[in-house]
Amino acid sequence: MDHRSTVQDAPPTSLAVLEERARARPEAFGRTSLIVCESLVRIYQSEGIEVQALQGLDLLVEEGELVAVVGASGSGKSTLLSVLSGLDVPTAGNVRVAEWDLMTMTARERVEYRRSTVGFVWQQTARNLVPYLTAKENVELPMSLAGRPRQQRRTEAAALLDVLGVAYCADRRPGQMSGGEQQRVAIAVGLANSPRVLFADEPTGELDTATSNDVLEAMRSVNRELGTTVVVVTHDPSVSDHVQRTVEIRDGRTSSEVLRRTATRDDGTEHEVAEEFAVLDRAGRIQLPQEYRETLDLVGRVRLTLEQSHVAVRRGQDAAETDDASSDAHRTGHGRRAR
Ligand SMILES: Nc1ncnc2c1ncn2[C@@H]1O[C@H](COP(=O)(O)OP(=O)(O)OP(=O)(O)O)[C@@H](O)[C@H]1O
Repeated sequence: MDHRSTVQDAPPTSLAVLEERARARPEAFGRTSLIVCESLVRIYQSEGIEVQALQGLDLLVEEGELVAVVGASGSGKSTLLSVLSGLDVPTAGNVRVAEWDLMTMTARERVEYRRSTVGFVWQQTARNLVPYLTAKENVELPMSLAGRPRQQRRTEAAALLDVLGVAYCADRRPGQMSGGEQQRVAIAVGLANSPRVLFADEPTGELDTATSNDVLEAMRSVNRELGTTVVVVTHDPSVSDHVQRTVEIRDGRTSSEVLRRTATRDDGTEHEVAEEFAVLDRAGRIQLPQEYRETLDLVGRVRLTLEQSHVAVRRGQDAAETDDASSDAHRTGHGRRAR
């Protein structure tokens, strides 16, 4: 279809044109997602110095997903989790969890959100469990705060401890349990009031590798058996072995994702495949991995060219490459310096 003639022929304000434009408008970002972070910015002021902990972060999580958020120390993981758990408000952007708009919530709504919609597991076991209560009393505590009847509390606390594989710890206090057992009981506490999302901040940070694996597998079974959406924040890259999707944050933005799926070989046997993707944000930006930049000495201005099936990024400085890039640009009709 000749686009120019359509535009010229149509009366600019006709109802038909407006209706067509409205139909063609893309759906709102993350309209059907359970968690939506759009261009999130969080700036801290510390002793007169500004720290940009989140720098325009975009993230969507669908209902029922099990997602790990990884990143180096200082990349902004804990800041993101503080925002999502309703403890902190971003400087700019949009953030929604289920029907809650976390930018505009009142203090009272914040309390209700934290009680009804989200559960937490923190790195420090002391923050998760009351030391003088048994495992089952710890799980029942948030249920009684929510005003649930005694018998129901008992039955559901026992069922949760069972799903987490720590039913045998029901009558033990935290001091009588191992670190891994305490974290699994902490997951049960986080799930006590059937939240839509369970957030875990470095839940395996104080555990050895074998125990960490048990705790991550416990999160996986919670996700599978109870259908709870789970977001685990960690600096441990091995977490991606346990989840379908790992999002990496770099410099306060989502930079790459690893997706795992089960593939079938020609002989019919199944195997796990992990694929890494760079994330293109809403403004069209991607982060080039540091090793790519270093290997090709990409600094400052670079050349972007649109090829038949991909976009190429080259050094902008060399005359030879400049010639190459211009001929590519002529071939495809595009070619520009990246800003
Ligand atoms: N309350 C605060 N005041 C000032 N700066 C802060 C504050 N909280 C975090 N920051 C800074 O924001 C940046 C991101 O911190 P954040 O704790 O979110 O990173 P992280 O990825 O969770 O790191 P870690 O893995 O070490 O916990 C860091 O530079 C940090 O120093």
